[in-house]
Amino acid sequence: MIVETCSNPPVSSMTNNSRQKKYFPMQINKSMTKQNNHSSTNQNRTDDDYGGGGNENEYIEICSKITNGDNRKSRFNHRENDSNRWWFVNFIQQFIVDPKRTLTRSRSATDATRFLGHIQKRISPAIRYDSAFEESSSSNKRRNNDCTHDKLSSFVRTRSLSLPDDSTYNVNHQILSLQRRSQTLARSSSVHDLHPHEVFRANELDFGPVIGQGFYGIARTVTLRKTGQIMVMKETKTLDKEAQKIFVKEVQVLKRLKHPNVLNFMGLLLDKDNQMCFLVDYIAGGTLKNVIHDLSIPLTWLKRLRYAKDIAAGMEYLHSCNIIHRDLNSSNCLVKTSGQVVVADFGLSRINLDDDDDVPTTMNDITLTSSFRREQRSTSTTISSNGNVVVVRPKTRRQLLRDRQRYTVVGSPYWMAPEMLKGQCYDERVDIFSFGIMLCEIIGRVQADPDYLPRTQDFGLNVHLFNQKYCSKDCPKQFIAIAIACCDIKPDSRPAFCVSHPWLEALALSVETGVCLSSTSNGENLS
Ligand SMILES: Nc1ncnc2c1ncn2[C@@H]1O[C@H](COP(=O)(O)OP(=O)(O)OP(=O)(O)O)[C@@H](O)[C@H]1O
Repeated sequence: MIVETCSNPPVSSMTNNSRQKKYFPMQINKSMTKQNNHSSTNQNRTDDDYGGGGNENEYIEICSKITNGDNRKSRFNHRENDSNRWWFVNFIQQFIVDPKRTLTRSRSATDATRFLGHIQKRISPAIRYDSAFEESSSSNKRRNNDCTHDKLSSFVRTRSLSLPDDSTYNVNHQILSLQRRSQTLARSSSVHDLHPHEVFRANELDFGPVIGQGFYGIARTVTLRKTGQIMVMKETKTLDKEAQKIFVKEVQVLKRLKHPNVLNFMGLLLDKDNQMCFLVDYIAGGTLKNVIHDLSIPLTWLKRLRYAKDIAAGMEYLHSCNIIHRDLNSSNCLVKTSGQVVVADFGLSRINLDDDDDVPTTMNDITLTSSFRREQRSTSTTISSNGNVVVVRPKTRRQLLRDRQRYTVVGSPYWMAPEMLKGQCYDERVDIFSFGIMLCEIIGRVQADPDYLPRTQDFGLNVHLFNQKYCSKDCPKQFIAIAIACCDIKPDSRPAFCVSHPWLEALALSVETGVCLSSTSNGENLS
């Protein structure tokens, strides 16, 4: 049984409160909680605005349950053979209770309490369904899975979306199209020279209403009097050190970035208490999560493919700048009224600027470095024995050394990559997994919550159930295949954004024009 085999955390010498403080430093900050409650009543915010919800008492109660070994044991002992709670238990035990690991973001802790809520209240129907299915047809499933996996991996390896079945032509075309892509990207990046970020003064701005709250900050609209431009001002809720650190990190990352699919940083504002606020573009369409789950909004496949393509483009750019987002999810992507999606919320991202041979110091450097890397990637297309095109992404010496380090476990658990959930070393490919979960949300208009989106025991996607329950017949097969490939448990098998972005672009074009892409698009390799 999972509980018995996991080592017990050294919690006995700690009081409940000190334990909670140690593992959830922000969550039980009284002043912050008060502030939350206060603003919650005043501003009609939902639990979701806090990234998970739950009041303080409920939270403390759940925390003490998590950290109380006896309680935990008695709660789980009578269900020793029930494997349905495997990953909740595993997650909570390893990451919430293990002092060697840290969750630097309380939101993760809050989400974890929701995980625990699942255990306490009910066994996930999706997972129950999964295990029933496994019991009744395990051999069938294995056969199906193997079969699907083979077909999918062949799709992952093949970028020949629109070509006749001629490998030489395929390869040339692929190389050409990759080069074209690389040039387009380099061009599109270079047009965005680093504009001077302003430090705004309060008397230049008209302050509008609060439009939302995250765990650490408040977002409100402001209008620049001079031009009438509407922006969003993000301010910290408290003077808490951790909140400030997250804010500084977000500014550090944002100010380096300039891409049509990444939230645009406008500048800084120091308020009268010298508390830092920063200004970003106002994105009027709201979060992608709201759009996906508001079933009154019709979403064509073309629209959904464009959402996916936009996120992939933003993430490709981010990874080319050596930034791991680490909290990519549908709440952190915003939809413009034009339908374009931008990736936002970089408070938890990780910038790797430690390679002194190619440290980008200005936007132009970033542009050069990233286009250089794209060139590198584009020229490293090789052919596998079966004639498929394999895109190999070479890494610099420093990148290789730096990659797959044991970074902190941060983010939102539903979107978190298995390697991060398991506390293993990880790299930028954790973002690809999160993207995969988002693609599932987009395809099935399903919540990432494992109560709805079926998952497997090893934290992956339950491909069979996902297909069965959430993929309608009219969904382009390649769209599903890309989602599944991104959710692969093995990071090596996930397509990099520089690969999935052109795939999605081609698919969107195909759906828009009605021109069939290739034999793959006819489903020959997939069904
Ligand atoms: N640039 C923006 N344009 C329009 N709305 C925004 C913008 N930035 C934030 N919002 C709205 O404000 C809400 C709160 O944003 P904020 O970035 O503070 O927190 P979050 O991303 O929801 O949560 P967390 O920071 O905990 O991940 C968002 O959910 C979104 O609805």
